[in-house]
Formats: sequence, C-alpha cells, structure tokens
Amino acid sequence: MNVALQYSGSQGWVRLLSWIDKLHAKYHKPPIMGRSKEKGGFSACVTCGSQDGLIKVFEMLVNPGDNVLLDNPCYSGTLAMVQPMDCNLIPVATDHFGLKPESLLSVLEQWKPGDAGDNTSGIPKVLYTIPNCGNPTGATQTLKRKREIYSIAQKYDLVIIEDDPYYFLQFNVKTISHSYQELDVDGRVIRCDSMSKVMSSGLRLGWISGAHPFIERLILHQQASLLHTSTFVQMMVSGLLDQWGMEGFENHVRNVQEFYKGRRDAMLTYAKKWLTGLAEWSEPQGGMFLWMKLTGVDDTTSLIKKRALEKKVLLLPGSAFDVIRGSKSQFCRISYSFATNEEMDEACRRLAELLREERS
Ligand SMILES: Cc1ncc(COP(=O)(O)O)c(CNc2cc3ccccc3n(O)c2=O)c1O
Repeated sequence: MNVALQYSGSQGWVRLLSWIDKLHAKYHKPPIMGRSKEKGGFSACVTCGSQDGLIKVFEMLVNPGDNVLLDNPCYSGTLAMVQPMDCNLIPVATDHFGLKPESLLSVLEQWKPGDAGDNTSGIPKVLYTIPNCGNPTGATQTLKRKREIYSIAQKYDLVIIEDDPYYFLQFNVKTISHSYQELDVDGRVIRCDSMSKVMSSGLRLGWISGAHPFIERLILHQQASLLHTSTFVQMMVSGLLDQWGMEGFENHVRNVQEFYKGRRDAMLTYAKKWLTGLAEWSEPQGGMFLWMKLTGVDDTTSLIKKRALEKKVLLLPGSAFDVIRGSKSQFCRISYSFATNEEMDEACRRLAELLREERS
C-alpha cells in the first residue's frame, strides 16, 4: 500500500506496461514491436481511460485550422474534444461495415499525395476511426477494408488514430477482427485501448500505444497534465492480471463476450417484436449499441430529446454523432448494456407507440 498510495512514473506502472506488451504481442503482433525505440519501435503509455489518451493524441497532432478526417457518424465523446480545437472536421462516410475506402479517397482527391510534406497545402494529417464494433453504429470494418484504408493512409501519409475500446466485445469469437496496429509497418497508427468495457469503466484505465516518438511526446504531455494514472488502480489491475494469467484473461473476455452477445440478442428480439415496419437496423457485430433508423421521421432530435423522454425512453438522437453540427438524422442510438429484458421489451413498446402517434 505504501507504494500504491505514492506518485509513480508518467508512462505507467511497470507491471501493467509489461502486461500491455504481452497483450499486444498476442492480439496485434505489431510489426514495429521488434524495432528499437530509436527506430520507432512499439511503446505504450497508461492513461486515465482511453478518453484521456484520445484528447492528448489530438492535442499532440492537431493545430487550429487543420483538416481532420473522422468516421461519420462519430463517437460523440470524440466530437466533444475536437470541436473546440478550432480545426476543420471532415466527415468520411461509413456503412454497416464501417469506414468506406472510396469515401476516404474521394475526400482526399482534392489534394496530391506529395502535398503531405507541405504544411500550407491544408492536406489532412489525421484519420480518426473506430475499427471494431463502432460507437454508435456497432459496425466492424472488414480486414479487406482495413488494408485498403491503410494503403490510402500510406499514399497520403496520414496518421491513423485507432480508437478500439470494444475490441474485446466482438461477438464472433472465431473471427475476432484485426486492428490497424497489426497492419502498421510504417508506425503511423496510434491505438487507444481501454479496460472500461472488458473490466470496469470506473477504474478509469486505458492506454495509448504506437511508435515510440509519438508515445514519448504523450508521456511528456502526461507529465504536464495528469502526472500519471492512479498508481493504486494500475497495481490492482496488474495484480488481477497476474492472478488470472493470460488464460484466465481469455476466459474472462469470453464471459464478457457471451454476456454482451446475450444483451444484443435480447435487444434484437424486442426490436423485431415491436418496431418491424416502423424502423430499420443492422445486427451489431459487437459492442453495446444498436443504430436504428426511424423511418418516416426526417430528424429524430426533438422526438428523442423530448417526446421519448416524456415516455421515459432514454436514447440518443443520431444528430449527436454527426461530424457536421446541426445535421438532421433519421437515426438514434440504443444502448443495450444495462437494460433488463423487461425494460428493453417495454422501451421498444413505448417507442413503437410514439412512432405510431407521430404518424397519425
Ligand atoms: C469509441 C469510444 N472511445 C472512447 C470511449 C471512452 O472510454 P474510456 O475513457 O476508456 O472509458 C468510449 C466510451 N463511450 C461512452 C462512454 C460513456 C460514459 C458515460 C455516459 C455515456 C457514455 N457513452 O454514451 C459512451 O458512448 C467510446 O465509446
């Protein structure tokens, strides 16, 4: 306890950092892992949740006036951090399989690849994407798409911020999807991981990993901002991982996957029971969210923020996830992680009742 209650190093607790190395070696096999730190080898920094790491990455890479590429729709927490940065947010279209490479290319075609070295060209430097079990859409990018997107990033010299807190919440355990870090031969991927979805969100434990020159800067940033993530929490988590071992961790992940798959299946059952003909949706491949299109409604914002709330149905309007502020959206995000079956059943019934009232 006298160590856990003391200051510790900004990069993170040594036992936890060694666990992070082991987890990445097992799940992502980063091509840069074998290189020396000086040659851009793999490094990691423990952060106070991945949200804390994400904002530090954006603050490191983005200057006012920069063009920044993001998945659209985009996690609202990321929009909350980049909107005040006075940069130009460029939406890149997604579909049920996530970011569309052709959309990324069509955005970038206004520049030449050679512009990447010219700061006055305005060419984007950064692409932010959620590769697996996206928030809010639940979409997982196929490996083929990830490869195409990575080669576009190579052509235009983009840094890819891979925000992947739901990596361990993929339901099809036999084909757990790949990460951009796994493809990253250039050291251009900065990856954000989190213990929030696989262990506990209240721990506020995440980490950023990637090529050492990026991580070194983030550690300096950490020294000036947070000093370090809670020593106590880091020791507790690394102690638990020591006790579990890799096999125990994998068993725990399988239990978590099974739990959320059950929640997803229940959600789909009640959506189908009450909302068929009133709404459309795709089956989430992982994560905690169902992205639902309310047909016959051209913008869900007031319906969700006012009418649904009056019926005590708590959802988020699709407009909250749109890179372009003030956009209309026919979608809403349903979170199925907390609700009981009975609550899901009743919520879908109330939403259906509301949609019928809207149509009458
Ligand atoms: C894609 C993506 N990246 C990063 C994070 C942050 O994770 P962390 O800091 O490691 O815990 C998240 C967490 N997402 C949410 C959190 C949340 C917390 C309270 C209330 C609502 C919340 N809603 O709605 C969310 O989506 C995420 O989805």
